[in-house]
Amino acid sequence: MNPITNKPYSANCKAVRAAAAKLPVAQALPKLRQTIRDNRVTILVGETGSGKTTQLPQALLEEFPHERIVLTQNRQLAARKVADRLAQELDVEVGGDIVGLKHKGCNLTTPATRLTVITDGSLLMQAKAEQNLQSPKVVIIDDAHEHTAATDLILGLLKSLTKSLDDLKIVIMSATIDTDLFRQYFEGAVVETVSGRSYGVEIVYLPEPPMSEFDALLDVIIHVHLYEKGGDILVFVSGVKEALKVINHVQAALTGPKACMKGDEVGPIEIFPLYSQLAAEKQDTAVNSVAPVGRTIGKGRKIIVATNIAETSITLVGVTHVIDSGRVKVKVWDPRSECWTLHDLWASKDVAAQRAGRAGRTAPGKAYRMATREGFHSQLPNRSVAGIQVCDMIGESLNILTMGLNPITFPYIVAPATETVMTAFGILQKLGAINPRGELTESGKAISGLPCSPYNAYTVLLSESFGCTSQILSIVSIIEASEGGQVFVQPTNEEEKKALGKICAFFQHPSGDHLTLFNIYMAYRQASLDNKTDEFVKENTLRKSVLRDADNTRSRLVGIMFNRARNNKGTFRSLRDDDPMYYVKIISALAAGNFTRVAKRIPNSKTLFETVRGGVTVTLDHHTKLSQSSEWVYNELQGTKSGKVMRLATAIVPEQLIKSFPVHWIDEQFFLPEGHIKDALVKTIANMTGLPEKDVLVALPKPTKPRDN
Ligand SMILES: Nc1ncnc2c1ncn2[C@@H]1O[C@H](COP(=O)(O)OP(=O)(O)OP(=O)(O)O)[C@@H](O)[C@H]1O
Repeated sequence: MNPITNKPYSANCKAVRAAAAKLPVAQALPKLRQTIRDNRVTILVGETGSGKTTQLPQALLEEFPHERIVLTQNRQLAARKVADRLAQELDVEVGGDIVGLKHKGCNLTTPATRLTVITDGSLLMQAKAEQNLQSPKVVIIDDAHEHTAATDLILGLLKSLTKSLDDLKIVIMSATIDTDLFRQYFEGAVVETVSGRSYGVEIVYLPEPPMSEFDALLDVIIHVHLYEKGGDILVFVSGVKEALKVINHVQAALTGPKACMKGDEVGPIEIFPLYSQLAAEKQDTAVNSVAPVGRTIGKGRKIIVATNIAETSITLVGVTHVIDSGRVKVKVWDPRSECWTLHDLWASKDVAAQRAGRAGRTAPGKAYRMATREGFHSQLPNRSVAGIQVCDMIGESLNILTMGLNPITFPYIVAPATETVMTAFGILQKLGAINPRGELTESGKAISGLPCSPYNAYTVLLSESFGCTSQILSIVSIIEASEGGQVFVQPTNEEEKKALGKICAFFQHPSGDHLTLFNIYMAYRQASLDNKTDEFVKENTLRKSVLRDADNTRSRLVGIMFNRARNNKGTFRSLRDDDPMYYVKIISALAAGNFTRVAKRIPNSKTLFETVRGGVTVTLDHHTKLSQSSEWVYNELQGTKSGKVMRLATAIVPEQLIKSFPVHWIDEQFFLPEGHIKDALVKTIANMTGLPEKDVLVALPKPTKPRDN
């Protein structure tokens, strides 16, 4: 009898449960239940595949029969798969009163759901909304070793709650956790260890350092497919581009005209990419599809080429071989230039252990590392850098403040750099989100309540006074969903590149990237009204999942902004199509929202601009097409190998820039150092006011104090 549902188990469920009962963690469950009941914080360390994620939450459902439990996951795919597996083992459906699932854009819970699998980001949003985490009684943080910024903020919140919420139970789980760090952090925490895993994993290193890491990776994939017995192959690479490149080369080597051995000689292959920007259905296809069957020699092989999306928590049934490139992409914020840079780095040993742990889950496995044994131990850092140490702390500080805590005194498990927090405070103050005392303002609360970045949220709020909220919501939504404008499917050859060039030119708006994205999104919405989204997306090689995400984000934003208007805190207005100032108003609203991210062309330069804040030299992205006469732009910066690039840039004439936020720009020219930016601002203000240039500084009102909303 199922004690959770009070019904007999189905036959399928019985088989799954019988297998689960043999997992290493099963023996330890009675003791774990007792430890968790008797202590506030329990740290559970057990090898990958030992059964922590799938077994412990079920045991706690029995141990705390009337309480709510949440289980965090760091990625949506893992959350979906873990919820599916838990529901399967409990013989229920996801979305009922027993097992729920929550992540951005998905809420499959009922008011009575007992166990919710939730992404760390969504749990943080919930904590913000509730001001704390009072509703669940047991919070299980899975894969805490990853130190995502969201997980670390939840840990800080939990640490501060342990003092006031007596009956809150916290469980921290991982295979590769730094137990000392966590034990010191949660005073009195009890550490429980479970040894053993489902099946063994043999680790294989390269015999000598490779001449080319990419060629070595291809060689190993092909070698494993041709000569190794066993099941499917899971390859880890650092990013989407790398995954597509590997897929192209493996396909050419095994199935192309120059393939050494083909099809039935070696067993057919089916090869799938797996990364977070891929639509959920495509991710599920990669995970669930079964290896193809060859005509003469039976089973072929499935190869999944994944980013770190498949690194933790999930079980990919059939995978016996992991091939790990040893690389990761890490987005690092530089508070001085206020710029993100994507670095391709060696992964940590932690990451390598997690990746290897994806083999040996449903059968014995092998994990190949693209380094020699010595290289692996000497080159790879032991642990990954915590997310909080490489993020910009702008949204994070706002989240902490919204939870009623202080970003300076917050009990971080790993502290961010002071300079980063100070820069974030400066930016939040400029956006009017905090006052000079560092306290959250009314407008800060509104910014924090919108499901987008603080800059975009600020722009949305400002759009009310430009009468273009509806249009700005569309632009912000597509920017958020596309992580800064990645709307097209990556071309894989010259022909596709050319075709994409033509498509881009078709949607191009002369003002720049924001309105180009707006054109694309509006055309998609029209296609959606005509029931032609599939054709539209295919013809224009657009990423459908991004456009659907944009719809999702927009609906949520529309709901919030309508409520705001109804409560008389704002106005929801849409520009009429025949408004003669249609684009001027949109561009002005965007310029007002991005006033801290403006750059001016360096005199006589074709490609170089200088940022107003910080005086950083930057170039236009090669996608951005602006006329040579565009002097001023607002943008988002990204560091690349060849320097700092403006990822999304839109041109604005200086008069419009000043009109969009006069208080700021009139203040700004007092403080700017001598140079072309100050000269141009003074000249424009003189033209606009009729004052002689020499009088602009003295005749205009003295700078206003920073706003204290
Ligand atoms: N969807 C699934 N299909 C088949 N077997 C599964 C599935 N999910 C889990 N299992 C089995 O249960 C075992 C334990 O999985 P579980 O995720 O609970 O381990 P874990 O200790 O949390 O691992 P990790 O530290 O890697 O997250 C797996 O090794 C596998 O044998």
